[in-house]
Amino acid sequence: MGSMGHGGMGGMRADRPARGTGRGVAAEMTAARPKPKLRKVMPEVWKLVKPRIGLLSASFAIMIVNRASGLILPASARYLIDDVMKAGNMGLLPKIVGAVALATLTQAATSYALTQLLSKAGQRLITELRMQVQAHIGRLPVAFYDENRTGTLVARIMTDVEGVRNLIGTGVIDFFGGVLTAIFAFCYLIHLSVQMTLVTFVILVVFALILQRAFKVIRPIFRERARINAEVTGRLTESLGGVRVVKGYHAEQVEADVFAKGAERLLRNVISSLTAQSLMALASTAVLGVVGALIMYLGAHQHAAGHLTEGEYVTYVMFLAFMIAPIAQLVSIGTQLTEALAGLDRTTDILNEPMEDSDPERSTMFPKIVGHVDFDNVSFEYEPGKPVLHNIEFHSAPGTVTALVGSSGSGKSTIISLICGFHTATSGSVMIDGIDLAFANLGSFRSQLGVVLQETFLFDGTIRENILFSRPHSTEEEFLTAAHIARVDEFAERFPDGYETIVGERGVKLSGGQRQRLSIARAILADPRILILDEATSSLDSESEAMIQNGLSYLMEGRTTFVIAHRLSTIRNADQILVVEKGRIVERGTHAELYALNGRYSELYNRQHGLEANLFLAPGEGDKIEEVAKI
Ligand SMILES: Nc1ncnc2c1ncn2[C@@H]1O[C@H](COP(=O)(O)OP(=O)(O)OP(=O)(O)O)[C@@H](O)[C@H]1O
Repeated sequence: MGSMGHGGMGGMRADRPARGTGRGVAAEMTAARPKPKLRKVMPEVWKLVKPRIGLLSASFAIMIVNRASGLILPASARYLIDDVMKAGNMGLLPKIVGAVALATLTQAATSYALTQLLSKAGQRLITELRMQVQAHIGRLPVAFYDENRTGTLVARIMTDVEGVRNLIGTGVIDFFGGVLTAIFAFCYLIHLSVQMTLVTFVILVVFALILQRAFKVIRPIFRERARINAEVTGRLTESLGGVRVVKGYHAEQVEADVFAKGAERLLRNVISSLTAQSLMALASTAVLGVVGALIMYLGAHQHAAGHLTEGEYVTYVMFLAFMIAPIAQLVSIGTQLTEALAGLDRTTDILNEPMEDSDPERSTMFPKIVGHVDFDNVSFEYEPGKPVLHNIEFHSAPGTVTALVGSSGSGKSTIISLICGFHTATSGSVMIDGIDLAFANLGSFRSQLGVVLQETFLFDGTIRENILFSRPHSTEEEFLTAAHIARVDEFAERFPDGYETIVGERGVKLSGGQRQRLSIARAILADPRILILDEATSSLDSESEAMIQNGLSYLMEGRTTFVIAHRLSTIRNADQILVVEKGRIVERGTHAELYALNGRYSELYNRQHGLEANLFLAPGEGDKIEEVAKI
């Protein structure tokens, strides 16, 4: 139905693939990815680490103190048992107790310092990166949005970035800390008993190899889980957002079935990983049991042979735990780090997507626009080989109204997209005041462009915020004037909170006419030089209609306006009407000229005239109304 109403301009045809930037990333982003290539990610990691090198070095030093002080307690057990308890050297006791107490306090203090330093730095990093990724995504071309689902992009900004914390935060320090403790402990174990250590070591190495294999199985399951999750969440968001359509078609059951399938896929995924995880837990317990039993056996023999004192045995067992724990931890930290690298890899891909204005060719800045718009033999294709517009030629003079009419899918929205610079002509050029839009800085152009769509895009915020959105720094007077001209004041001032009334999901629901008045106020405030209007295909009652017309007439005054027109009044008053069919302009002129031609335009016009008082609908849409009328 509506030409550009589906989810605002950015979301125009989000369901269809588009030409241009973003294609490669889109395909890759949804697929489960292989391990990130270290060579590619490392420079990115370095970029994150470099500004924090001081902090990381300090944390590293603190971590060494922390781990070393953790070893004092098990090391002193040997002296407590052998020298104090057995040999009765009570003079040593205060020293041991003092050393243990001091070491434990040091350990506590350094742990606290580490968390304070690193966790906070990690969180700060996430915030910075999130802001960076969001700002970047916001500046990517519309074609990128055509190719990527909103849910996936949200995941890129919120979830992927979260994982990166592990690279800077405690993850990496824990990793090195674990390695260090294990090496420390291993040396001490060798020092106590070479035989026992070698036996345990062989068992542990074999176990680690098995674990590594198990992780190879589990990791893809985890990756797949993230993918399923994004898909299910994406669909869920869409079906909740489109609840009116779902209910209108009584499709609740269809949606429930789609969701059930997704939820079950998720369940199967979780169950398969749970099986693997519990098998791993079983194996670890079994291995620990075997190692424990072996150590007892060997320890008793060595004690009997006079190679090992009781104290040394106890210390040995404690140190063994100190070696095994970090190894087990390493495995999980390793997974976290891999995930973090994969996340960073995806984040980097997005940050490498060229922004709309980053092309060095887009250097021409627009001065104040006068309002000449020319299509110079413009052809356009979204997908290579499938042309949508053919040799479009027209000129719109400053301050005039150009109405686009034609049947559904004929290319009206595409022409508008080209005027907005959302897409670039495949051949020919779109000129604004003689500047080719393909070489222009889009920021300088769009700051002078205004759009009023039939599906008004309202944020979850106050009426004031929604109007000021186009020019946040306007004065109160400018704001009130715009609200008055668009006749927003008439309804806004009736709410107890006036312009501070929250509209949208959390607040007051506005009628279709009120929403349109709000978006007209927004456009008036923006004071654009070029204006795009997408007229509603549904008729409003005559009172709302009149109010909107007043605001629109003011808004169109003196600006070059393009209307995807549905109101007969707009079409009759337009300076030029372009009749678009199958991507070509088949007729052009004023209403009187075109009507006299007795061609396509008059056919469309006559067909609708008797049907609806002031609506000019595409043939398909008109048919629907006729059918309804018959019922
Ligand atoms: N992002 C896209 N990717 C691929 N093809 C597209 C895309 N957007 C539109 N098209 C195709 O381009 C053609 C013109 O579409 P366009 O939206 O410009 O028509 P329209 O005249 O505005 O139609 P309507 O009045 O129904 O909104 C259609 O055949 C459509 O399928």
